[in-house]
Amino acid sequence: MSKPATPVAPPLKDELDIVIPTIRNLDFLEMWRPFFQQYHLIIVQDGDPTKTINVPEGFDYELYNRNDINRILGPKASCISFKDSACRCFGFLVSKKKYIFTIDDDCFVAKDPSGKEINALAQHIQNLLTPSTPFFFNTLYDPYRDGADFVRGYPFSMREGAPTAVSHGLWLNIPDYDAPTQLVKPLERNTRYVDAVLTIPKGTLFPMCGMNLAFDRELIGPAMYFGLMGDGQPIGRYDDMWAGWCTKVITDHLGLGVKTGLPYIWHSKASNPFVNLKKEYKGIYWQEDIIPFFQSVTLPKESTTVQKCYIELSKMVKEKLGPIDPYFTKLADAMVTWIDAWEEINSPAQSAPAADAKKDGPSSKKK
Ligand SMILES: O=c1ccn([C@@H]2O[C@H](COP(=O)(O)OP(=O)(O)O[C@H]3O[C@@H](CO)[C@H](O)[C@H]3O)[C@@H](O)[C@H]2O)c(=O)[nH]1
Ligand SMILES: [Mn+2]
Repeated sequence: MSKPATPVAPPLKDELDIVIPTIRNLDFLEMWRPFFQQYHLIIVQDGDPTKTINVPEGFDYELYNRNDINRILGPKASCISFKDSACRCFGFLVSKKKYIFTIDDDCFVAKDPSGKEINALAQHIQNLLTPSTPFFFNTLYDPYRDGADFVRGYPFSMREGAPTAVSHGLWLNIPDYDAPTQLVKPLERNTRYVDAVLTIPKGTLFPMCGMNLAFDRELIGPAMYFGLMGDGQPIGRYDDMWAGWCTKVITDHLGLGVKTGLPYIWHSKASNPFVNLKKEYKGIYWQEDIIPFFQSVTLPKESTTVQKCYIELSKMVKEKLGPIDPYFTKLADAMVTWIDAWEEINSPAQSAPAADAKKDGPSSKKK
């Protein structure tokens, strides 16, 4: 069985959008300019829509604030979080590209051990364009990488691998720790550069962080709903986790792969652990029930699309997690609203109201 050669990843500049949630000016883009300038940016401005967000010159972008979200989605805007980075999923909704890369505005270009600047976007593209190995673990890590291969005993019938849906990157400097860990280890910095990309095995969940993440929007986009957080919600900093758990059970069901590891970014800002604790604390004990729920999920074989899987999942969330707290009933409903919004914005015969609203486009853009 011939193994696909490791392609030199093409830039995909017309097939990928970069989605940035922000409450700040986007000066961080200056450091990314060599890697990002040829790509279209979708900036989701959170918080006060009257605030002006400065985007450095020379970038091609569209910027949406809360007024735009409300105008475009109408009542369905209720599923998009406000005053939380979860708002980024609006960018996933309105993009028209096959691939998405999302990054936080306090994430900068990191250097590998040789001192070379890491083109995180190119590595994500490489991860997404090469297969995953969710069904049988390759002990020499990514077999599709130059200088590596499948090891002895790896079934040849499985060496084609599976399509890769998600590429989960990591962080040097400030690691993505929860608040209790941040409080106990305030000075800990991640200095360990591990030169590896791993497929997360089928049947295994993982804590997906949204700050350095890429995915194939056509393969898994509708599952990338960053759950209801922020203003008016009892929980925060679990938006990306929720999306990751929903995504993983669906990629497992559909035979798709999720990778984690390279690329690294340099995470520069430690958010306030006390503020984070207030956001996270319910999640810290709720997740002791949430994880067994996701581990028990079996999706019907008739669920052959991400949308169908997601709707089935929302029913299970309402039934199994609803008794824990009314929040999960609200979240299950928001999951359905998200899919309705996805269909409205992305279906070929876009409904009139959405088409009109979209026609007005974002608050600001630069071509
Ligand atoms: O209300 C808000 C707050 C922030 N943003 C934007 O979202 C990202 C992340 O903001 P920040 O870096 O301040 O948050 P972190 O504590 O580092 O957490 C992020 O990292 C992950 C969890 O560890 C997850 O991605 C985030 O929770 C920035 O771009 C802010 O500008 C916002 O849109 N709304
Ligand atoms: Mn941050």
